[in-house]
Amino acid sequence: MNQQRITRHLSELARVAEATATHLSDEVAAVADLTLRTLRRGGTLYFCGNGGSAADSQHLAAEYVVRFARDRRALPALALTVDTSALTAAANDFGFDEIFARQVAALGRPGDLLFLHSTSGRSANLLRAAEVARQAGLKTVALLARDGGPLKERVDVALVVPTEVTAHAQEIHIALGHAICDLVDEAWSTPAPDPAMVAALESLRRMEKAQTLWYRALASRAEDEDDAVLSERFNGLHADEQHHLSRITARLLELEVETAELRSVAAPPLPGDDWAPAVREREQAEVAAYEAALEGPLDAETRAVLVEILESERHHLAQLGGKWMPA
Ligand SMILES: O=C(CO)[C@@H](O)[C@H](O)[C@H](O)[C@H](O)COP(=O)(O)O
Ligand SMILES: [Zn+2]
Repeated sequence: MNQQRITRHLSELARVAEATATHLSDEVAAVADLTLRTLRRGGTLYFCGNGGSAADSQHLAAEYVVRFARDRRALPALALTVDTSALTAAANDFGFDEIFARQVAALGRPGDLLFLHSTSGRSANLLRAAEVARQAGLKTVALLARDGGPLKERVDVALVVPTEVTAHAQEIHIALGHAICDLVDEAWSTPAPDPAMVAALESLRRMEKAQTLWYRALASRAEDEDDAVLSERFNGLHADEQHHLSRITARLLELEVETAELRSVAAPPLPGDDWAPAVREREQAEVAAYEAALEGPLDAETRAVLVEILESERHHLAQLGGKWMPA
């Protein structure tokens, strides 16, 4: 009899776990991604919940601060369920609904991430915490169940576990918390790219951005002057430089590096009608910049990208024309 109840509990948990894997894996991966991006940018993870979910909050924060399955650097995470002085003062002075919201207001910074665990999605203190987090510029993720409750609508991402049973919701929440930790750990065990390489790539991006603006301005000037041949030539160069910029940007994104804003890069001054020496000079500078970058520390894939771009830049220099990029 007893065994039957136990088996039924576990079988039902397995069924909920299967359904969660089927329906929520993509969202969970997206949350792991968001968690990783938050940490890489220097953000902090916060966790909150009531009862069993308070325990989940502490449990998961500890995985980040200490470790999950592998050694890696200490990561900033805090459960908002642990400071009895803050919790009792907030409850006593402002009301129980404020116990997490007050701490979010005190500690949360834009770019931080708040996890809210709730089996009902109806706990007033979590609804308030989500509201204050949003006002303070934090991202919010809720781990929920049933219909998700009103909390579902008040967070950036809601992971709604398909079960009506509180215990199973909590059991799956902790499993999802572990799965997210595991993905973060794995990403963290691949070494961060060399900062010197990242700086070199960012400097090449700025140079390419200036080139794209310059050639676009030259192409439109040629169009204004009804010189179709010349405008085609500058458009070809513009297309190549744009492609170079995209490839370097894509490489940085592959390396999970936040790329720098290029809005401040201005178009260099345009040459007079005798444009060829100016184009040659700038292309020469590009060739030299890529050659210098290839002398620096690069991983093999980044090197391969820069070698291809350098080849295209050498064509630009020799031909003063574009469309030399391998597809
Ligand atoms: O652990 C359990 C039930 O398994 C309880 O302590 C449970 O967490 C508490 O009733 C919470 O207050 C429920 O809050 P919520 O999940 O509805 O937000
Ligand atoms: Zn070029």
